[in-house]
Amino acid sequence: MKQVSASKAYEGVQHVYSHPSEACGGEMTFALYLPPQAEKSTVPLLWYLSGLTCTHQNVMDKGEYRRAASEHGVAIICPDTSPRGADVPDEKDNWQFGQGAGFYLDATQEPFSRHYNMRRYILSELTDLVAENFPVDMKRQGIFGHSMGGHGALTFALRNPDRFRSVSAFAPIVQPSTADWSRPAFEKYLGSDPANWREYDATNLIEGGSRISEILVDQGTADQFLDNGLRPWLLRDACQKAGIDLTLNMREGYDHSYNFISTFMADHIAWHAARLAA
Ligand SMILES: N[C@@H](CCC(=O)N[C@@H](CSC=O)C(=O)NCC(=O)O)C(=O)O
Repeated sequence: MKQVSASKAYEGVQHVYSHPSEACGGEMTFALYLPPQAEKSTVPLLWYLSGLTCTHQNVMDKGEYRRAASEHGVAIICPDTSPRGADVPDEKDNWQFGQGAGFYLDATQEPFSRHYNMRRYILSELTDLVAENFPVDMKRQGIFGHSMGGHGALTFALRNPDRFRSVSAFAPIVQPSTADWSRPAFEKYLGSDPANWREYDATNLIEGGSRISEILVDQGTADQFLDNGLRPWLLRDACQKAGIDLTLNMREGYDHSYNFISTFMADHIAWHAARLAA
């Protein structure tokens, strides 16, 4: 593992590291903010999964998470959204597929399966690396994310309820198997049988019996992707039927951008921190 940068912020340190990844078949980069409390003891670990077109850097630059992370004593890790490199299959003119669009799944189809294994990368490889090298308490993990990253956070939490104590999302893709911008990617990564997509679809998982106790979602009403890509009402209906306590905040006039995310970032971190307290 190589340190790319380290910079003091709110008495903690914003780190960026890179490391070779077996799951992604190349070098990967992640950001990790350690709050000042991490100098004296282990701290809870909150995963932030970013959306389409992002690297680890977008939320670092625009998410405004460090003040709240420092106040609450929570470490925040921000992985990249896909494998990277010249040898990684890509569609350069398609922002909804390939590099920057890993959809937090393990691809089964050639030529993508060699590199596009973001689920295994995050849940196993990066998890082990972070647990071994940093003062984080792996018994106190939460997860959140935006859009494609909200999809990742919801599906990871639904499939691993013993691992993630808390889950929230900003404008998540709640049913990627039927949404305009994810269905074509699922077909390319996972093949044409929709039965193989269900484990990567939050509403399908809930309908299939996966359970977590509660979810927090914030969604802007002026989000340009609301009706075709996001459709939070599908998650609301699934949670109602399943008895999952969903708090869905429809935020008047907010769009899909980091201006929306940064506005509600501190609320989400406080929400997680309350659930990750010792
Ligand atoms: N390039 C696209 C817009 C892409 C976009 O809005 N990406 C979002 C995530 S969308 C769902 O996963 C994002 O987070 N972008 C990064 C940022 O820094 O804003 C277009 O041109 O429409």
